Amino acid sequence: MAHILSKEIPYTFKDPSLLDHRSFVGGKWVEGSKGDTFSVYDPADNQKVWDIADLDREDVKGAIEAAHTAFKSFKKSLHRERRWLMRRWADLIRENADDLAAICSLELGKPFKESLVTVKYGTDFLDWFESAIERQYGETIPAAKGDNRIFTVRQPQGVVVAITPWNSPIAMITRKVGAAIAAGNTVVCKPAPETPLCAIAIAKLFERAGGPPGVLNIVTTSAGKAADVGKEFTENKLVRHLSFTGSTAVGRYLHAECAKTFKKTSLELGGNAPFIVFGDANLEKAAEGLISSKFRSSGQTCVCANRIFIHSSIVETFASLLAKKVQDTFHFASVWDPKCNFGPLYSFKAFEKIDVQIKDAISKGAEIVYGGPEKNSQWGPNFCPPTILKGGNKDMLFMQQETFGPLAFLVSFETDEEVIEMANDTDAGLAAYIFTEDISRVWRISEELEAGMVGVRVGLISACEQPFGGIKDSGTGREGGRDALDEYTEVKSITVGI
Ligand SMILES: NC(=O)c1ccc[n+]([C@@H]2O[C@H](COP(=O)([O-])OP(=O)(O)OC[C@H]3O[C@@H](n4cnc5c(N)ncnc54)[C@H](O)[C@@H]3O)[C@@H](O)[C@H]2O)c1
Ligand SMILES: O=CCCC(=O)O
Repeated sequence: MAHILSKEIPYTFKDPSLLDHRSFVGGKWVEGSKGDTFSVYDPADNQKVWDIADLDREDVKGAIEAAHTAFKSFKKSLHRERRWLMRRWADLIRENADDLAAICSLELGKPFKESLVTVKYGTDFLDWFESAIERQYGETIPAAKGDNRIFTVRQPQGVVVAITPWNSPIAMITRKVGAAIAAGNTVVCKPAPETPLCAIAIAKLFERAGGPPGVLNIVTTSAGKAADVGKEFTENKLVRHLSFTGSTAVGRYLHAECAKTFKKTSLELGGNAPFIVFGDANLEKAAEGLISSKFRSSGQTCVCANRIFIHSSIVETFASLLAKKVQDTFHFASVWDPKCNFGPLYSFKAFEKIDVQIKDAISKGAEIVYGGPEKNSQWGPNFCPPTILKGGNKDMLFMQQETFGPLAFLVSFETDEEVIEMANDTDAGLAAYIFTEDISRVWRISEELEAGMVGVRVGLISACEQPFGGIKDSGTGREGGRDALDEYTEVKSITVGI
C-alpha cells in the first residue's frame, strides 16, 4: 500500500520526513505485524489524511518488552546525559515548530496560529522537566535507633505507559513522556487514534536528538483495538506505571484493572469547571477570562469553563458585554489562514453532543444570546461558532455533563453560599474559576471549591510550572510543576548501620 498524504493542504512541509504512518518500537520504524491500518481524517472537511499502522496486542507486548530492555541501561544514565537529551529534543521541536503545528492543524482541525501556541506549550514542559532532572533530592532522616542512619533516594519506576487523548496531541505527550523520561524511565506511548501524526513526529525528533532505542516507543492503534491493547497495558507485569489522560469512564476502568497488578496510575480525566462572576467583579476582565477559558480550542479542553455562574445583579450586562467581546475576538476562516483563531469541532459526534445540550437547555427555558450551531457551515461540516445562552438552570444536561464544545451557558445566582453549593454539585473536580475584587472572598471561595486547580481573575491557568490535575472523578496525581518528576519516581529508603 502506498502511504502518502491523501489530501492537499495549503502548507509546504520544510521537512516532509516528519510525516510518517509507522509506529516506533525499540528504535525501529515498524508496521503492525498483521499489516493492518486505520485512517486519520481532517476535522475541517472530514477528508481522509492518511492510513496509519494499526498495531495489535502482540505488537504492543513487543513494545513493552523493548522498553523494559532499554530500562536496564537507561536507568543508569547520568542526570547530565538526560538533561542534554531533553535539551536537544526540545531544541529540535522548536526548530521544527511550523511543521509540527501544521501536523496538529491537519489532524485536529486547530487553526495554524493556535497550533503554534500548542507547540510552544508542549515544548515548555520539556524545558521545565530538563531543569528539574538534577534536583531529584533525597533526605537524611534521624534514626530512632542510635546506630542507624537513614537516607532516601528517588529512583525511576521502569516501563511507563502513556495513553493520550486527541484534543491536545503535542502537550499531552510531552507532559507525560517528558517527565517520565527525564526521571529515567522508559515509555510506551499510545496516542489517540484520531491524532497519531503529532506523536510520530515528536518521536522522530526524539530519535534525532539521540534518544536511545527503546526509551520512547510510540504504538499507533485503531479505536477498535483500544480495549485489547489496553488489556496488555494493564495486565503486563513489566508495566509499572500507567499514565492516562482522557475520559472519566475509560480512566475508571484502567485504574481498576491496574490495581490487580499494583501499578501506579496517574489519571487526568474529564472536567466540568464552574466559572463564577461575583457582583463586584471587573466585568471586562471576567468576560476576557471567560473567552479564553470557554472558547480555547473551540471549547475542547478538560479545563474549559462549563457552568458559568453570574450574579443576578449583573447577568444582563455581562451577557451583552460577553457577546460583544466574542464578536470582536474571533475570526473565522480556513484553519490555514493566519487570521483564523477559531476552528471546527473535532468530529461530527462532538457536534451532535452539543446539539443535544442546546436543545435540552432551550426546552427547559434557556435562550440563545449569541451564535448557535449552523448546519452546513461554510467553515466545514463540524464547525460550531462560539455560542452564548442565558437562563441556564440545574435541571439542564450541561450542569452534569461536560460540554466539550463552544457553548457558554450562563446561570444566575444570588448568594455566595448558593453558588458554592451549585459549583461543587458535580462528580468532577478539575478546574474552577472565580472573578471578584474582594480579597477575602478570593481566599474563602478558592478554599471551598472542590477542584484541583482554581483560577482567580484569570481564564487560562495551564502552564508547565503549575501542578495540573483534579480531585473526585477528575482523577489522581499531578503533572507538571515542581513535583512533576516525583510522579514518575519511587522513594527508596536506605538504612545504614554504623
Ligand atoms: N484532565 C485532563 O488533563 C484531560 C486532558 C484532555 C482530555 N481530557 C478528557 O478526555 C476526554 C476526551 O478525550 P477522548 O474522547 O479521547 O477520551 P477517551 O477516554 O475515549 O480516549 C483517550 C485515550 O484512551 C484510549 N482508550 C480508550 N479506551 C481504552 C482502553 N480500554 N484501554 C486503553 N486505552 C483506551 C483512546 O484510544 C485514547 O488514546 C474528555 O472527557 C476530557 O475532559 C482530560
Ligand atoms: O485538555 C486538557 C489539557 C489542556 C491543558 O493542558 O490545558
